[in-house]
Amino acid sequence: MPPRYYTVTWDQLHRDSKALAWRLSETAPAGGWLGIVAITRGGLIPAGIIARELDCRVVETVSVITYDEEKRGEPRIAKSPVAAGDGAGWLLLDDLVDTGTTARLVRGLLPHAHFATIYAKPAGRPVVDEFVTEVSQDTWILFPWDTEPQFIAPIARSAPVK
Ligand SMILES: O=P(O)(O)OC[C@H]1O[C@H](OP(=O)(O)OP(=O)(O)O)[C@H](O)[C@@H]1O
Ligand SMILES: Nc1nc2[nH]cnc2c(=O)[nH]1
Ligand SMILES: [Mg+2]
Repeated sequence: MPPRYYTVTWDQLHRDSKALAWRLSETAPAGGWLGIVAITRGGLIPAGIIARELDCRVVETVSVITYDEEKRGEPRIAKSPVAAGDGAGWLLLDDLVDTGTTARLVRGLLPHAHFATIYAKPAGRPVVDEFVTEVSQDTWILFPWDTEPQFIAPIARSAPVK
């Protein structure tokens, strides 16, 4: 079976990131989040949008390599966070949680961070504290940076439907 795709546009990603920012503004500790840790690379764009909304100037990164395109490999940490301690008071952000492999690895580094993603699949859902939209496990999310507009033939020129 070919994978089912869920295509996310820049506009939708911006809206969904802002929806998450609204929630995170309500769950922030007194005095606000100490900073954001973005899980590179997918977490970088949502982290930039959310940092702007929450007026958060401190943005850290943790780099995990898990996938080569749609193929999952053994996850490894290519760069650890430097300033986030055990994560207490910090916001940990990624674009999505799928199997939860990446999330579990990073949780091990920052056990007290508040972990949020924009999208979640059922297997990874329990590993994060919050997310905006759930998609089914057999769906592959296509982000705007994964795609580009291209020519599609008019319906009249495609094969007749029987
Ligand atoms: O829950 P999991 O099964 O671990 O999958 C989720 C992770 O997979 C993607 O990252 P990817 O490893 O493709 O790297 P990238 O963010 O650098 O594109 C996505 O950005 C998440 O970080
Ligand atoms: N772009 C993208 N990367 C992923 N990594 C793990 N699952 C996904 C997914 O659904 N979409
Ligand atoms: Mg990622």
